[in-house]
Amino acid sequence: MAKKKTKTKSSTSTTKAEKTSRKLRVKLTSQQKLIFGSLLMILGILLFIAFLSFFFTGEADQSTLTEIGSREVVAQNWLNKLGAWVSNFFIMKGFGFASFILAGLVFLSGIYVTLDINKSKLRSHWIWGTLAAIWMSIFFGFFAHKYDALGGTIGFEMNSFFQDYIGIIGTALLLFFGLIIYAAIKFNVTGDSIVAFFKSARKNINADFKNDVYTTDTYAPLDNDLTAEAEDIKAAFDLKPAKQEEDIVPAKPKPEPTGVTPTLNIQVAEPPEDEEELAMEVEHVKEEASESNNLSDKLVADFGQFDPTLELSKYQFPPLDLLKKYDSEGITIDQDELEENKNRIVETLNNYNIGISNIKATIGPTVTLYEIVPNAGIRISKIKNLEDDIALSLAALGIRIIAPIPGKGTIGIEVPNKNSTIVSMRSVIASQKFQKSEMELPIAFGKTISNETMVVDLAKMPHLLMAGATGQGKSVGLNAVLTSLLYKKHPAEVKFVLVDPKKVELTLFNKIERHYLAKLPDSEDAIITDNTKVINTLNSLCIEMDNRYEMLKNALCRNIKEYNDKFRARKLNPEEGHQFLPYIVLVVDEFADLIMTAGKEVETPIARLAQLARAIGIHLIIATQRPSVNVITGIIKANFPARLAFRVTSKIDSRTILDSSGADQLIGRGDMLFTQGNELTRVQCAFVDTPEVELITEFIGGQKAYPDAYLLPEYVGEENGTSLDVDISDRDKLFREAAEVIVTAQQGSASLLQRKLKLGYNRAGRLIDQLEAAGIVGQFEGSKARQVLVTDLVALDQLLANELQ
Ligand SMILES: Nc1ncnc2c1ncn2[C@@H]1O[C@H](COP(=O)(O)OP(=O)(O)OP(=O)(O)O)[C@@H](O)[C@H]1O
Repeated sequence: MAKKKTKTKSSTSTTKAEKTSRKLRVKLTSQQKLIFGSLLMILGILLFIAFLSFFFTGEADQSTLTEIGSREVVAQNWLNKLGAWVSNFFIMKGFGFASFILAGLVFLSGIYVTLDINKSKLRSHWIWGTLAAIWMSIFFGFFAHKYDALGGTIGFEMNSFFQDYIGIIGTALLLFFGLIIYAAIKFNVTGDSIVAFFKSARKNINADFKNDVYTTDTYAPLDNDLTAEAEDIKAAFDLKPAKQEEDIVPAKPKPEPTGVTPTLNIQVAEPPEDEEELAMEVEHVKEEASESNNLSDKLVADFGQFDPTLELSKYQFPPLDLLKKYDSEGITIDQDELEENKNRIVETLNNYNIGISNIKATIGPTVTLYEIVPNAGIRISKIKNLEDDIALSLAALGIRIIAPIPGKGTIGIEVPNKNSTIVSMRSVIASQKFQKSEMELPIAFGKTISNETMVVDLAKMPHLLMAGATGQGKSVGLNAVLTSLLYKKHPAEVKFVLVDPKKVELTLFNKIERHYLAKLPDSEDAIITDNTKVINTLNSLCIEMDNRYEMLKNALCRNIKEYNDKFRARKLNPEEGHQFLPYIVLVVDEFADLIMTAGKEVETPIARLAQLARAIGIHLIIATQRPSVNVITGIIKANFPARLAFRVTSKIDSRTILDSSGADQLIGRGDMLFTQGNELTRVQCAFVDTPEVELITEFIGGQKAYPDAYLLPEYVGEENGTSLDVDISDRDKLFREAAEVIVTAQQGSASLLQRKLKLGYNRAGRLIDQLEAAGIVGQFEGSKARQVLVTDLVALDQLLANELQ
């Protein structure tokens, strides 16, 4: 590769060489150049012979060195006394084996002078040659204790110098590094060029194989034509034997065996090969492009993408072992039961003159699905009407007929198993489907009838409505949802707002308050059990939603994912109020109770959130025992396409929640129907027991946490809003904190207060007015931030202390 490069450079610098030679011509005549040049060449050869001889005769000549002046003394060196002395000088006292490089350089100089070739290139050969000699002598110095002639005195001394300071390994690595520098600078070796080299080598081999097809006769005239030109090139540029030129030739003309003159073939073929090998050309282009890139790319290049999990970088996700394994897991097939049910189904249908051409069973954890294909000409509605009769003949609760099964062309009859198996949370969390899911908010609900783990994305739902009569598995379902998220999402990525009017269902999650929960700034507990606080929290979430929309608007993003991706790519400036936005999942248990006590005050913010919050990452999960129409109003229903129904007591309830019957025929204990707006799927909810949740929350709670729960913006209800009066006693209770924030940041803006103190816009605006009245910030200045009139916190303390006097 290096050789080729030298050649290309030579050809491109022909004009330069001509100019130089013209300059030289002034000083030396052609004869003088020949004489001087050949002298150098001979000198080079003599040095080579002397050096070579030294390795055979050097030892014997050691004694003669002291008497070198005496004519009688005969040295063994092939160049006698002078040879012995010179070789001893260069090899023993100099560079050792690497002295051959010097001989080569002297010889090369002779050629350059004789042929009048570019002097600057010769200079570069000398510099690189000398460096190579030094490197080699240090390298050979390693073996000095055995063959001291290999490294010479220079190699030995430098080696022991390095070894004294950095040891053998250090010296070896230093040498290796030297080799890399040498290769990188001298031969322009880069990672890409190494790859390109191997590629082109492979190509050449392939080409050679193909060229075997061409007979040598075909190229005989070509070779002849070339000989003269190859000789010229060789003479003018370097020492490459003509044979090498010829070696390249047969490989190249292959694509155009006719039509183009052979000479052209070589010249056309050569440059692309060089270009391919010099892959750094491409790299230059890349570098130029990166220079023109913007600040965010530079930041990403320097620091990598923003990592929201960095603050709790040591956070460990709960291990699977915290979840219980159940003995009754795994589906057992009871052949008798299957056969019995099949016979009864066939019999019952036969009683009503419904013939079956085919029947197939799929055994699920709690229910077995019998798929039947009725004989031609049978009305589907006829089978559907026999639901109760089949239930009667099978003597089983919870029979559901799906006629037809969407997309299958069969009729399904779901019959509960006599012995249902528990679907453990462990099995669904451990499933590949969940573990490998790339969803934003993955939830592993349980297992479908075909025993597949059901994993859905809450972010896509985008809200979930859960209903079910008491004791049918709602709380377990909520725990399964929360557990799924805890197993998959880092505390920086998701926050929960938990509303639990029953006060006991979600208390366990208190332990993860500072990791995963969000709360109002002034509230003690993160889990909301008080109905009046729920109103504040929901309104606060509405403020958070508005704030987030404002941030998304400023960032020109359409949803939280785009926004966070942009923030990760450092395209959004935190100084301008941008921050990584975690998803917020609002879980409301016993929604009916809430509606009964707070009515419209709760319904309005819930409806607002349900309508608008999907894009900014706030998702609602609402659970209720009574899915009556006054609880789940039309506006709420319309915004909750994803519904989950546990067993309910009446068909009407089932219709309220699912818009169809079916939930009343479930068998309870986590048996549920799920819909995302289209067909219903029967799922056995994963079972996660209270002790398991306790272990998980303890595990998470025991780890390093954020200083506080995620603070939601403060919502001040109408009745307790702060007055605009600037009287000291009427000041907002966050006045002092706000003043400190403003003075520390030296930036008088309401949005700063909004961000730092998690306030709504109105309250932050009022605080700014009060700060202006207190003389802490200056007047409103349009789009510019207000001037801060207090220089530091000490001055602020003084100012506020003076006010009180
Ligand atoms: N997925 C399930 N697998 C097995 N058993 C379950 C499952 N879900 C619930 N159960 C059983 O049903 C019982 C009641 O469940 P859960 O407490 O979730 O009911 P609920 O609907 O929340 O009742 P309530 O509304 O009164 O709080 C559980 O103690 C458990 O024994």
